[in-house]
Amino acid sequence: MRYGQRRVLDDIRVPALTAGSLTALIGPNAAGKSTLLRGVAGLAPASGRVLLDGEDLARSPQAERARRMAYLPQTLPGRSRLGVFEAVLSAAMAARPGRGHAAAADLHAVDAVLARLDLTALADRGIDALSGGQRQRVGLAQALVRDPAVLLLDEPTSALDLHHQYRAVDVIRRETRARGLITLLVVHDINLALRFADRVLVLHDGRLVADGKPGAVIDRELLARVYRVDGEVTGIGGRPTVLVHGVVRRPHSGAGRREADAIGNP
Ligand SMILES: Nc1ncnc2c1ncn2[C@@H]1O[C@H](COP(=O)(O)OP(=O)(O)OP(=O)(O)O)[C@@H](O)[C@H]1O
Repeated sequence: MRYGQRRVLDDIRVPALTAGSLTALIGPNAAGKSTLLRGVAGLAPASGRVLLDGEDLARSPQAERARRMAYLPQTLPGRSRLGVFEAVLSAAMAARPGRGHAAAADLHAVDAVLARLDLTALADRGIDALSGGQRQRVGLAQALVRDPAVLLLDEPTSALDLHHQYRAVDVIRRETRARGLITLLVVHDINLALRFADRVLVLHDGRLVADGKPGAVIDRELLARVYRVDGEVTGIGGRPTVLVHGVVRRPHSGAGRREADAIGNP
């Protein structure tokens, strides 16, 4: 994929993503994660194919693509005069065109997603009067309520506090499993990827450099080579956790702690 003359992604072949599984798309800044997601969503020029049940979504009409995919961009939802409930209900209705008015099932679906994302108390509040993290949760609620086959989420936790980060990714994983969604989640917090993802794809400099189960892919060597940190994956409380000792100033210089600058020490 290119922006003008600049090639941003090399020919990337993502082996089939499984329905009901959560795939985290990780990698450093400017690796090409958002570009890949936008390409899959049909929002950036891409020459490839996006196959769903044998049908090339990249070539299907925009309305059909919008019906089957929900895409949440990295930017927070814009300010709007709508109330929270109204905004999420409009997303549900937009995903099911041809239905004149909201059915009881639509209202129930909105109530349910608001509760899962801790938004019930804000249901009547105007979007304009929300904090950044609250607005981000409304955006996620809008994506989930569309009940798509493919869910594309670009850093949906970037503005969230710890409680809501874990709660949101847990909801994303539960919905993915319960509804058999194909979910691609861009996330910077590698511990969230380790904890929740069924699979990780690692992008680096526009190339897919690793693909597999999080525990198998994320290791000391990858942390040094791709993220330029001296870190290790330890089992804190029985859960794999990345612990960062320092930053590696020179790329590809190895993972040894002596070659890294320790950070956070007094
Ligand atoms: N609209 C654009 N026009 C030109 N270049 C762009 C555009 N959007 C992104 N790029 C460039 O494409 C490359 C990949 O950007 P992209 O946003 O896909 O990275 P990313 O992995 O999502 O990064 P981040 O983690 O910082 O969000 C970067 O070098 C960026 O500068």
